[in-house]
Amino acid sequence: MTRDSIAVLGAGAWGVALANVAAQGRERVPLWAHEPAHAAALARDRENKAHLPGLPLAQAVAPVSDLASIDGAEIVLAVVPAQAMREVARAVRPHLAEGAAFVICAKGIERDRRRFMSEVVAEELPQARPAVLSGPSFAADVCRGLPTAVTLAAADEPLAQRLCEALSTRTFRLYRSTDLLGVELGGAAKNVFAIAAGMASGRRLGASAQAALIARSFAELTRLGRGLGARSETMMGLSGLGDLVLTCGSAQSRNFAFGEALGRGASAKDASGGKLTEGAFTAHVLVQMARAAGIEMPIAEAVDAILSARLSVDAAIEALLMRPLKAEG
Ligand SMILES: NC(=O)C1=CN([C@@H]2O[C@H](COP(=O)(O)OP(=O)(O)OC[C@H]3O[C@@H](n4cnc5c(N)ncnc54)[C@H](OP(=O)(O)O)[C@@H]3O)[C@@H](O)[C@H]2O)C=CC1
Ligand SMILES: O=C(CO)COP(=O)(O)O
Repeated sequence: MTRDSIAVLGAGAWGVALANVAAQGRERVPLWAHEPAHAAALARDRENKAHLPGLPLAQAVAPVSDLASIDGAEIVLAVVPAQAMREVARAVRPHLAEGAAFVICAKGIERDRRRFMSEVVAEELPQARPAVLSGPSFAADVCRGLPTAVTLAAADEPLAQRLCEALSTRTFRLYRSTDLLGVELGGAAKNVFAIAAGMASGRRLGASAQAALIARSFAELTRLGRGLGARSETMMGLSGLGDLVLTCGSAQSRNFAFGEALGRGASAKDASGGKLTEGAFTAHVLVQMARAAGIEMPIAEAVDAILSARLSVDAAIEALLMRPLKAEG
């Protein structure tokens, strides 16, 4: 049986990890980098020294910088930062085959136009069949072949099944879903909550506070999910609770580490250490979406207020603790 051809857009940590997954059982997987110099360095070094040092590219991965290299791919994995998704999708339009699967692997919400990634793709790539891959998965773990399970959602269930079959390996296990919105919402929101969890850690609030923060973040996620029409099973699954627990509980997460640095007193400008922290871009738009839907998200609101310098970390903690007592839910 011939396997679906796969191309990967975005050659950062997650793009490399997914290209390595796709390379299993395939002869060639184009990995597109937007900077020709970056593609050349990847081809020379056979690793991404900046984002995933020490973890080599699989032999079948072919770094490229021209989008024509993805012509004819049956499955395209879009692994660029969320705020770059529209620009990349627009550039890809002349190269994407009619009916090709376009799998969104970024975790974020478009800040300027307040759009989910699937909406961006629907607007820019009408010929694509959109899907979302999301769940608890650090790129380095996947590259090392450690066991990982994520969710793959497409509105069309047979497509979701086909994509799960095309991408699953012995150690990278995909579960299918048709709840596209629920899956992308979990991936985008957990980054914001991970910043809050990191701040609590940086302020040394203790393990009990960490657990409370995760549970209350999950309550916010499920409230918003319900309000926007996502399924509760999705919120309970890998892309919801699973990724929330991973990202809020590990300094390996860039979002958590960013929050931790803020909690220790670093400025928002310095805290990321130059790394991509999607939650910092998503916090404000997430809060705007929640407000528009009449849904309370005090933890996400606190992160947004801190990032926009309207509140200090200590004042935010105080405000969260002093909220009126209420029934759990
Ligand atoms: N790392 C992980 O473990 C996981 C990441 N994700 C998600 O995947 C997405 C990508 O993250 P990740 O790969 O880790 O991030 P990295 O910072 O490792 O890489 C981002 C890549 O995108 C490139 N890039 C930046 N701007 C553009 C642009 N305008 N057009 C095209 N490419 C661009 C960067 O190139 P350059 O360096 O040249 O600027 C870089 O190669 C994020 O949404 C993240 O949340 C999801 C699951 C796991
Ligand atoms: O999405 C991730 C794990 O599932 C990676 O998280 P960070 O972007 O916070 O590193």
